[in-house]
Amino acid sequence: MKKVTAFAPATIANFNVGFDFLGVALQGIGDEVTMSFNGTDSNTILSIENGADLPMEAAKNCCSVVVRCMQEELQDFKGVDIHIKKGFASGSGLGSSSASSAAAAFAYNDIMGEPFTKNQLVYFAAQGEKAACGSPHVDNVAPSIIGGMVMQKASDPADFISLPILPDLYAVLLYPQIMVKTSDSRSILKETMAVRTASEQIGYMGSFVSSLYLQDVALFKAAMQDVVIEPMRSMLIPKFAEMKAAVLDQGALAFGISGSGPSVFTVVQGKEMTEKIQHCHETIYNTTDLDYKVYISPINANSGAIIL
Ligand SMILES: Nc1ncnc2c1ncn2[C@@H]1O[C@H](COP(=O)(O)OP(=O)(O)OP(=O)(O)O)[C@@H](O)[C@H]1O
Ligand SMILES: N[C@@H](CCO)C(=O)O
Repeated sequence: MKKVTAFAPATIANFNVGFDFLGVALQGIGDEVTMSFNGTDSNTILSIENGADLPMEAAKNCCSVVVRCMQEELQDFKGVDIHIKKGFASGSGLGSSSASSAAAAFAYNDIMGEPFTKNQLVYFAAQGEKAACGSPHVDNVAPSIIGGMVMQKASDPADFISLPILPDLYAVLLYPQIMVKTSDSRSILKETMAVRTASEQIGYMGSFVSSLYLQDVALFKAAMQDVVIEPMRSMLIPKFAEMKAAVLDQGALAFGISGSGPSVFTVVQGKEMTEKIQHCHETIYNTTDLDYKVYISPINANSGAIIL
């Protein structure tokens, strides 16, 4: 019986400048989804390793939701048994439901003989995101499937641009072990903003994209600002302002909220900087009674979903 396992990485969505349309894949952190045909026309979640609190019902788990959407599109309902191995916590801000959704889309596409393109897989994986938090945003699933730094160019039909990346970039992530559900973190966002603020943020986004094509590190650093979302969400994250000031003082290129939080990310150039930043985060969080985890990952193009 054919069995397929796919790995899809964790991601940093928004990346300060691109709320809901920009994201970056991480390396070595992610979910594995294994599936095999079960001879029926329904899909079953058989086990979830490291995710005891996640739904086993096919209608609620984002892996089976994604598979069902793909079956409907194909009008071919070959059911699968699904095993999920979670590599990091749900509600962390690192795209947990998205890594599962992306791995499920990748695995089902493989077991069915690759009927879909990567762009189509992003669309199906986004239906898993919709099941998880009510919104089919693609800024986690697109980089998780495609790899590297991915910007959404159009939504209907979905299309993406893989952006160039500056050399030798690393992300240092601090995950304070508090639960911030994406749906809650979205519900606090105001629906409207001042034209002046919109204009400022568009300027940062334009400068950011220019910095990548020009390979201009100073411009990248100046551009990595979030004047729209950070002011509304940063109060959900203990010690946010203190960490931001400390890592920028240490020479980091950028600091911000990973996706909907509570994880935060720092971008540095050069591996030697990562230890310094990790120490900086730990020094600040050791003054609290919160548990936390630190993840370090290169940011480069070779980081999308794969069949294991
Ligand atoms: N396979 C799955 N993996 C993770 N979460 C899942 C899965 N299937 C369903 N869910 C549900 O998705 C919701 C988690 O979504 P939420 O977007 O809040 O967190 P998240 O995906 O970890 O996002 P982020 O990491 O970006 O904060 C939970 O209600 C969880 O039960
Ligand atoms: N762009 C989404 C990502 C959620 O992981 C948000 O910020 O709500």
